[in-house]
Amino acid sequence: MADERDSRRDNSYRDDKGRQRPQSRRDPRRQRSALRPADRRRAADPARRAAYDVLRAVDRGAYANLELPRILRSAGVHGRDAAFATELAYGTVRMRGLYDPIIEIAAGRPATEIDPPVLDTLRLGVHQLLGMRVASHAAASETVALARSVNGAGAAGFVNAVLRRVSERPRESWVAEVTAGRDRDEALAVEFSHPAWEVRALRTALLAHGASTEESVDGDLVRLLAAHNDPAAVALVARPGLSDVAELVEAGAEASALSPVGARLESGDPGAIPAVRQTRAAVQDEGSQLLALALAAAPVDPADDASPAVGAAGGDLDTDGSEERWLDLCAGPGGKTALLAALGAQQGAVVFANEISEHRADLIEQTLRAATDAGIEVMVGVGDGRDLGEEEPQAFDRVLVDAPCTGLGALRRRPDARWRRQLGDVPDLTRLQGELLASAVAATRPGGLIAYTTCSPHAAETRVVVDDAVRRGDVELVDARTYFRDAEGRQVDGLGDGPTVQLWTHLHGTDSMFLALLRKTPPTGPDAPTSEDS
Ligand SMILES: C[S@@+](CC[C@H](N)C(=O)[O-])C[C@H]1O[C@@H](n2cnc3c(N)ncnc32)[C@H](O)[C@@H]1O
Repeated sequence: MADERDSRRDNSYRDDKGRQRPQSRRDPRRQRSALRPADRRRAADPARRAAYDVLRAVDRGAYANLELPRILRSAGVHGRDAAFATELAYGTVRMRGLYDPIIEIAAGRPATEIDPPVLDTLRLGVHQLLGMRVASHAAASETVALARSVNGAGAAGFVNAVLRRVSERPRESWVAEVTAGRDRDEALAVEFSHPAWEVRALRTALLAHGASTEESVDGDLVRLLAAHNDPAAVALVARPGLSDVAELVEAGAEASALSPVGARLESGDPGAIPAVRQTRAAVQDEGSQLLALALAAAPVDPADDASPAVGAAGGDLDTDGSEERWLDLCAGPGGKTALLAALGAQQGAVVFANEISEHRADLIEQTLRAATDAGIEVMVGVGDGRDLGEEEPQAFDRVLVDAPCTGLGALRRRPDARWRRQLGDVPDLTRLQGELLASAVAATRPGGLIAYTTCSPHAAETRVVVDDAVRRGDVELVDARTYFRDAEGRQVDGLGDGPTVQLWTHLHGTDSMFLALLRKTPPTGPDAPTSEDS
């Protein structure tokens, strides 16, 4: 039967309510709405609107994990709706590196030529279609309703047309199309939604740390990238002497198999746990827990008169000389300081925390509230850690350098983290890391230990920085693997070739943290003290 619209002689047609509409409205090149009129008028659902607001804020430079709770609160979105908004917002931010090329094909124009607020709406729609278990018609109609309320009626038609095209094919078919013709790492970058330089750096890191061979690296890299897209359970630490794992289990968490002081919370708000609210426990990656435990557990050589850890400091940093002195050189916001303070209190050590940012130093004080209330004293100072070695030479028995880094090992935690760093950031960071480590070495007494750590496995930020420090002299590497003990007291598996340790998100379920343990060697040469001097 011929389409009756073809036989109309005038330049108009009637819509389904019988109203006259101009011909241009039914141009066959235009996509007809997949929606019933009732759907077209529907107001935006508050959870989707909240997710949209998060995306807009992230585009303006905000952090998704800080914006989301604020937006949910002010929109009054709770419970299952809040969980939906979280999955939608975080998943979309994470996966936009895959979604944008798909949108470009479906829209027939580059993403840069789409108005950014409309692009964000499209990304949300594509995530519902290809990344969540939302029925296609609901994903499309709800996203078009959102577009109408936030982007305007014209944009809503465009969003409807693009989403219709996206919904016509399954995810695998889109992935095959948008990765075709790209080199291996660029294809992985698109499929797993990472900047390509990060994929290349992670490939090099897997090889550099001995986690992969040339044969296994492709598969390992895929597992690592996929793990970054898999939201993590919340990891909790029970600060020793202030809380314990049993208290966290009682509150609904599951004891960690990896960290003797850790637990995992699969669902629920960690802030609702009294021990967390009171800072006796906290949210902390199990990798961070393990490396603080390792620094506390590794033996230092006994201090002798020729290598005291006291005397040089003076002022605020004086202790009575009977306790070990531990320094956290880059401490803000204090997660590791708090664990070290709790461990130090049990081992007769006093902890000093240094941080360059005043705001982050204030956060350290907040993190330490329960420790302070329990009488554990931590001295917090604000200053450039690069100066401390000169100001406090040989003043400490153990020094932690938790260096500012690209954060390439913590991409799973923060959905926007992968998009924040640039390849060009690496040289400045590695210079700073080298200077901080040199300062830490100067601040450590002979026989004392330095823990150099990053939440990045990038070879330039880890192996290269440490190799340079060893080459400069005054330190030797200790096999850090010995001190990585799981909840059963066994050495943790898969730590690499040693003597440094590299944890991996896809192997350990932690951030991909790096640790080098370095022992300060006694001075040698003509000025070195001899036994006759004492
Ligand atoms: C990786 S974060 C430390 C995280 C902390 N250890 C924790 O567990 O909560 C690195 C910190 O180093 C600080 N920082 C950056 N440059 C610094 C410098 N030159 N001296 C001291 N701290 C610095 C940053 O402000 C940031 O707080």
